[in-house]
Amino acid sequence: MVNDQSTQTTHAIGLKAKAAVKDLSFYYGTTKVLKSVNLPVPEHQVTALIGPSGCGKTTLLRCFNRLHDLYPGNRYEGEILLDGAVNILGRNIDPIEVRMRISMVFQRPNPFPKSIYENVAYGLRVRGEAKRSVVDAKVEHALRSAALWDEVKDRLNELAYNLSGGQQQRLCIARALATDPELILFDEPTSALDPIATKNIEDLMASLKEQVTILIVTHSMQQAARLSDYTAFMYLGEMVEFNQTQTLFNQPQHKQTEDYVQGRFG
Ligand SMILES: Nc1ncnc2c1ncn2[C@@H]1O[C@H](COP(=O)(O)OP(=O)(O)OP(=O)(O)O)[C@@H](O)[C@H]1O
Repeated sequence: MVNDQSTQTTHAIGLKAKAAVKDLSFYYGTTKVLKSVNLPVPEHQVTALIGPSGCGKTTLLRCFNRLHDLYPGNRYEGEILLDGAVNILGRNIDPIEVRMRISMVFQRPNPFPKSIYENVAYGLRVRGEAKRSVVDAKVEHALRSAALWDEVKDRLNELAYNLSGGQQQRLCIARALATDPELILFDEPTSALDPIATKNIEDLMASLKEQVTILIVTHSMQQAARLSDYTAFMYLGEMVEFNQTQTLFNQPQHKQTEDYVQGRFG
């Protein structure tokens, strides 16, 4: 359906695309679920992916950090360019390195069965960072950025499972931040949380975009409208429309987008 006009939209308002999806198709085995998708992800902005159940939002999100590589039979066509240069789907690119630059926070908090400290230090250890003072500093910085430090600084050696659901999700965000990623992917990060924990995570995302670029899948149009700068509407594996969030909700260019944002289907 649409478009490289999406790329032009961001260029028109002078924002750099941190990542750009170019003619991306994706297959689970022989089933094609993404169809020539194009999408810019503007740097230091929050971009929301919305659309009815099964339209391919999570599938698209998972392409960004090569999660589909973990299962045989999955196939990508097209490119996702990081900083306009590196195609992260390229065969010569190491998925582990991609996941250091592009980290992910999942729907349900999924801390490892380790201490609070070791959860955050995990990616640093994978990267080979052994110096205690460096790991300490990065763990503290990540926990502060995730607005969790004050709540956990005296219990860093406790098991992460002792934290509340909202705290566990902020811990997962701290874990995602610890390796200094450039882009963080959020897959419905608040769907398992109560309203107060949801608000904490939304406030956190608004503050995080100074350091990182954010791409979030959400089922909630209200959430997309509250916290994203840009929104992309998908339908049946196609990218129907991408625009500034206010424009997409108030002046959609496509009938399908209008019907969806007005709650006529989905
Ligand atoms: N592992 C898989 N193997 C085969 N098909 C899959 C797999 N995962 C998802 N699909 C199919 O791919 C399509 C897109 O699914 P996806 O989960 O990306 O949609 P979604 O928009 O994120 O949906 P939801 O909002 O319900 O989470 C659906 O038809 C789904 O059934």
